[in-house]
Amino acid sequence: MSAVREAPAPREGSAHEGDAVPVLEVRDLERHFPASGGTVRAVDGVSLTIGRGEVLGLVGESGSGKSTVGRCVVRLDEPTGGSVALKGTDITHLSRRALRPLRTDMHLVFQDPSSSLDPRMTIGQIVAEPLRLHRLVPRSGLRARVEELLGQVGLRPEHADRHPHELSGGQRQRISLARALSVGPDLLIADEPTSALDVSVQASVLNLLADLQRDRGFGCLFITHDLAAVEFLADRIAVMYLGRIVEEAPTARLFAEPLHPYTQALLSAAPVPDPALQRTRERIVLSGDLPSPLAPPPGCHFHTRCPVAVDRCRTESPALRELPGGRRVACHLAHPDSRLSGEGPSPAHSSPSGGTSQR
Ligand SMILES: Nc1ncnc2c1ncn2[C@@H]1O[C@H](COP(=O)(O)OP(=O)(O)OP(=O)(O)O)[C@@H](O)[C@H]1O
Repeated sequence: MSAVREAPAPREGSAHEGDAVPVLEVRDLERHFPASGGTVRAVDGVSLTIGRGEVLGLVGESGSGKSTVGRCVVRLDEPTGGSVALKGTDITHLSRRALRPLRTDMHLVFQDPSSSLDPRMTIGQIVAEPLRLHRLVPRSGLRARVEELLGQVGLRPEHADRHPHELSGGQRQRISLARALSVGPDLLIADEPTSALDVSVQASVLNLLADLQRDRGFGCLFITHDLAAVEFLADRIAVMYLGRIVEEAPTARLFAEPLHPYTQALLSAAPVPDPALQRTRERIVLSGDLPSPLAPPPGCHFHTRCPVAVDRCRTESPALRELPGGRRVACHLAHPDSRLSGEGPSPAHSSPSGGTSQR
């Protein structure tokens, strides 16, 4: 997608500003799936924090474990290790019944709105459902509240009488957002909320999400492949590779100075709006596919595709190190303010056999 709005001003109350309890705190999260050939380590020790009113972008290749993190956070999937705390309450092992009152505090918006909207219900019923379930509005006030919510997502009152199939993809995603807003969540998990939409409507839905997030001040875990979208929306970005976070940094910092070779490759593939700048950009093309989470490479998971890997990377798993400026990186060789220094070829001159090539 193209840039759609000026970058939002830093939000008040974001984490690292001394705000009290984070809206989300995930510690050492694991989701391992038993499989015939062993164990799929879909999420393998992920820790992340989201402050009130803060947007954390979660990026990485398909299959890196992003959606599984989101599903574990809202307990649509059961973590096999670690913990999830919502506003300071550990919800990792809460029963369904004990979780119910907390369902107004967090909400998940899916990639494909069609799969989450019951085709037999009217839009009015769909938007009213959480209001009814959580008894947030008296029955007599439901219709007015639904129309108000529809207005807030750019739809008209008469949309309440239609069914999901009568709406466009963009309108259906607006309905998902209206449903999410209805409960006034402190945390929204948005899993690829625009990727199933036509490119022409992606920007408007993303703008809407950004405006709502800023007005309502909810924390947001924004899961996406779209680097332009995450740059636009997120305060901080965490990069996942094969079930682990390999780098995390404030958004501008990550784009200006990615430290992990995987982040560097990911960003080098993102289109730049300025064609002149685009021509000067070196594209780092990673060879090979993401290895299977059933048999992740030993040592650093990324070493099989890394252009600068050294022997140590093949045997020793790098810890996610804290760096100044709110950054974290899991690479033996990455240091802020200095180039990567491995034995391998530099990214600019490496060949496909060395793990990367340039275009
Ligand atoms: N229920 C499951 N059983 C077994 N393996 C699973 C299950 N759910 C996910 N996985 C595996 O876990 C890994 C991570 O999947 P996940 O969907 O979280 O990745 P992702 O980064 O969100 O990918 P995408 O961007 O394509 O949605 C994949 O290898 C996937 O095949």
